[in-house]
Amino acid sequence: MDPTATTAATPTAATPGGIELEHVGKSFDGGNTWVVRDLTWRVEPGRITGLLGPNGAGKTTTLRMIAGILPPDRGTIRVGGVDVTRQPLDAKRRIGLVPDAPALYDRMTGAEFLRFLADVYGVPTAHRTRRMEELGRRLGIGDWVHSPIARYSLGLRQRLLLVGSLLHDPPVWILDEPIVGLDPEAARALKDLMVERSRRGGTVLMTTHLLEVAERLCDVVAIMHRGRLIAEGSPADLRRRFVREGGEEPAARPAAAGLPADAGLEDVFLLLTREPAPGGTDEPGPGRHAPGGSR
Ligand SMILES: Nc1ncnc2c1ncn2[C@@H]1O[C@H](COP(=O)(O)OP(=O)(O)OP(=O)(O)O)[C@@H](O)[C@H]1O
Repeated sequence: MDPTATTAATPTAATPGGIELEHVGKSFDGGNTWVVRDLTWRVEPGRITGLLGPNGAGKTTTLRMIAGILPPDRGTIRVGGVDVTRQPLDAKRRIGLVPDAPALYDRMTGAEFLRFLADVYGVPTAHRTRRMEELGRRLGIGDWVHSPIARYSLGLRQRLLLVGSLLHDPPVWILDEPIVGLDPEAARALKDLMVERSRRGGTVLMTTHLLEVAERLCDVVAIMHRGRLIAEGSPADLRRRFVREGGEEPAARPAAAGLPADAGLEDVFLLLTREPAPGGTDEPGPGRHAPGGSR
């Protein structure tokens, strides 16, 4: 069996809240190079999933396609069983998105921005006020909510986006580098929210370059390299596959030098992404791509 293959189930039945990608491909130059290549992947509800990868691996492109911001050139994406291309509004309602480079309306106050989002998502007035207060308190926005966004610091903008992304209580929460810019207290509040939502059965999908955070926080991590998923599993699983335990070669990679016993996710990540991505062609290959399947 392929050592880096995922144990994730073949995406078939629609999973409430889950995300399914089948043979998804994206090219920005008319098909000469593929930024995301034949990606078949299932993100399960009830877990925090971390999508990791070097700069330019295709993580943000993948999240944007899932969120319906960017159309895939190939393949299908379903969110909670709803096809993102065919039923874009239905799919978007299920998603709370925290983008990496957001455009905020600087002249609005935080409260105006949040009310605007609540309108877009059709959150009832009484409900929105309670959610704004509760989430604002947890993420420490305080009285800033009444100030124009132009005066916000980077971290405060990020807190506002986090609150806005959860106003409609979406089953799927997608976060692109959400911790960047947050101070330790806000970062902790964010992590607590992620854990709570996943324990309640929500789907939480985040990208991060903070591998120590991913190792502690994520139930599952998927490593993307040059548009493909090359490994997926719990951080402990990945360590077990690649770390030399008790003098044994790691079962997963007999040909590779086993990592030392104290190696962590960062070492596994660097080992895997140092090498060329499998199937180094610019054409997306036929058939289902199991992460790491062509290694
Ligand atoms: N709109 C676009 N037009 C052309 N190329 C793009 C566009 N968006 C992304 N790319 C290219 O696609 C590749 C993947 O980019 P993407 O932003 O998905 O990577 P990433 O894994 O999120 O990287 P990072 O960790 O740096 O954020 C990069 O080579 C990038 O330059």
